[in-house]
Parts: sequence; C-alpha cells; structure tokens
Amino acid sequence: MIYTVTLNPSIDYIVEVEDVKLGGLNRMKRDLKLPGGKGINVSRVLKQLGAENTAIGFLGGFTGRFIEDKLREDCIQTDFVTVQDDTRINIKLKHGDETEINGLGPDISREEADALLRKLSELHEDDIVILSGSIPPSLGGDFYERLIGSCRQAGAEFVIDTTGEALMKALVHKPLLVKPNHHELAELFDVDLHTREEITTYGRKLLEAGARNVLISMAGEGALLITADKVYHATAPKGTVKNSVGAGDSMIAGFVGTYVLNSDPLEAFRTGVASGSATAFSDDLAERSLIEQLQPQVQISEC
Ligand SMILES: Nc1ncnc2c1ncn2[C@@H]1O[C@H](COP(=O)(O)OP(=O)(O)O)[C@@H](O)[C@H]1O
Ligand SMILES: O=P(O)(O)OC[C@H]1O[C@](O)(COP(=O)(O)O)[C@@H](O)[C@@H]1O
Repeated sequence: MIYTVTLNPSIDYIVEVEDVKLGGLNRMKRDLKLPGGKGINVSRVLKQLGAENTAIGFLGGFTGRFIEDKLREDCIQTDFVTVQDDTRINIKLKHGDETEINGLGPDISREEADALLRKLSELHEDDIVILSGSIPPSLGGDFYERLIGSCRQAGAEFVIDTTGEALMKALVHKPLLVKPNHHELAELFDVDLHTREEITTYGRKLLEAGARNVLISMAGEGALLITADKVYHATAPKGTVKNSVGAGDSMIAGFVGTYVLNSDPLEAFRTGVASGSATAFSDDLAERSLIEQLQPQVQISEC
C-alpha cells in the first residue's frame, strides 16, 4: 500500500483578482476551495492514476472536516489523527502572477504526535510512504526523522519532499526518491544554479548523500532524473498554464504510482513529468485523461 503523510494539510483557497490594490478593497473574480497540502495532493493524483493509497497526517476543526469530506467524495482512504486546533488555510492569489500566503499550521500536542508515530510503526515491508510538505512549528524540526525511523523499522520504503535541513537529514536513510525543484536545490547548497550541468552537479550530491533517485523539477523547462548510473532530461509538454500549485506533488504521484507497477525509473519519469504538466494546465489537480494525452509529448534523453 502507498501512504501519503501530510503533517500540515491546508485548504488551498484559490482567489482570482483582476489586479491587487494593497491597502484598498479588492473584489474576487473567481474563487475555489480545494483540499491541499503536499501529501494530500499526491494522494489525489495517485487516485486518478488508479493507485490505491491512504492519506494520513493531522487534521483538525472545521477546515479539517472539509478536507476529509472532499477526500472521501473522491473515494480516497484516510487515516488522519484528529487534532484539537484547526487545520490551516493557504491563500493562492492569482493576479496575472501567483502569490502564495501559506499558514503556519495548528499546534499539535505530544499525544497527537505520538498517535501518528504509532500508525507508522504498524507498516509492512512492501509499503511505500510519501512524506511531503512543511512541518508545523509545534512538532519540531526533527519530526520527519522520527517518522522515517518508524518506517525503516517496519521495513517500508519512503519518499521525501521537503526542504532544508529536514531533507538533508533524511538522505542518510536512503529515500527511494527526493524531488526538489531547481530553486530549492540551489537554496539547499546556498548557490546560484543556471545551467543544466550545474543543476546536475548539485543533484548528484543528493544521490551521494543517500537518495536512490533524484528528480529535479524545472517547471516549464521539464526535469532531470539522476539515478545511480545515469542522468536523463525530460522536456515538459507545451500548453497554457492555469495553475502551478501542486505541479510538483503531481509529479511525485506520477513517478511513484508508475514505479510501483514495474520499477522502471524511465517510465515513472515520463508519467511524472506528464502529471506535473497536466496539473499546470488545469484549474485543479491533473486528471487521468490529460496525463495520458500528454505522456507521448514528453521527450526523454540521456545527458
Ligand atoms: N509552465 C509549465 N509548463 C509545462 N509543465 C510545467 C510547467 N510548470 C510545471 N510543469 C510541470 O510540473 C513539474 C513540476 O513543476 P515545478 O514547478 O518544477 O515543481 P514545484 O511545484 O515542486 O515547484 C515540471 O517538471 C513540469 O513537468
Ligand atoms: O506546488 P507544490 O510544491 O507541489 O505544493 C503545493 C502545496 O503545497 C502547499 O503550498 C503547502 O506547502 P508547505 O507544506 O510547504 O507549506 C499547499 O498549499 C499546496 O497544496
């Protein structure tokens, strides 16, 4: 079974305005409330691809109930720990450009945190756990390491999509996949990265530190896949970008949902890129029909 873990889910409140007047009254042209947070996005796209999975993490309050209801409507299995505090709301402001305002997240008590750790200690060897997104401040920066400890003890594989120190510390435990975008990779090593060669050099460092596959996404420029012995580039399909929120999560869903079928990293890479682009070209997350339509447009070459 695939599990996605979202420590800090959100209602993504997508707000479209003609123009933003700071300090003035702005009226919305359109708005949309979506269940969000990185792991939850991965779950929704996995389901589109026919990959059964269970979404876990922390949900609380009226916002948490909204998210759980939406996931159930999509027939996605859930096993969240219920917390006292409300799940956050993240604002995604579209005004020609995209401005994001993400909440900090609820306070999570020690008992609530322990309840999640217990769930992960009950995993099995053939399980894959996808750990995605930020850690609510109340949990402490080492919470992913504690979760990874539980996964590894159970013999389960894990994928991690987070940033900074939490990502670096996870590498030694040999994740099946990490997927920073090229900006996050540059930030991780405190460098400027411009060329594909420079990005590859720093991507390899993640492999050397323990990751088994490294995907570096580069928005409209496609992505790089770095495996133990090869480096590949994939072009991104062309289209009209409607929404880039969740493109990275969709890419992880496409990769993992395909990799579990045949362990072929190249087929997984192709579906990953097509899934990311299908989300970029949609109002909400990618649907299966568009992913399948875009797959043949992804050109993969060895670097
Ligand atoms: N403008 C775009 N045109 C086509 N595909 C895109 C675009 N933006 C994102 N994608 C697709 O989604 C993937 C992930 O996007 P990216 O923005 O790099 O990730 P993240 O959301 O993690 O920052 C890309 O590798 C690409 O396949
Ligand atoms: O665009 P991405 O990186 O795939 O992720 C988008 C998701 O991440 C979020 O911005 C939350 O990110 P964080 O967990 O890092 O705060 C959600 O609001 C959104 O659903």
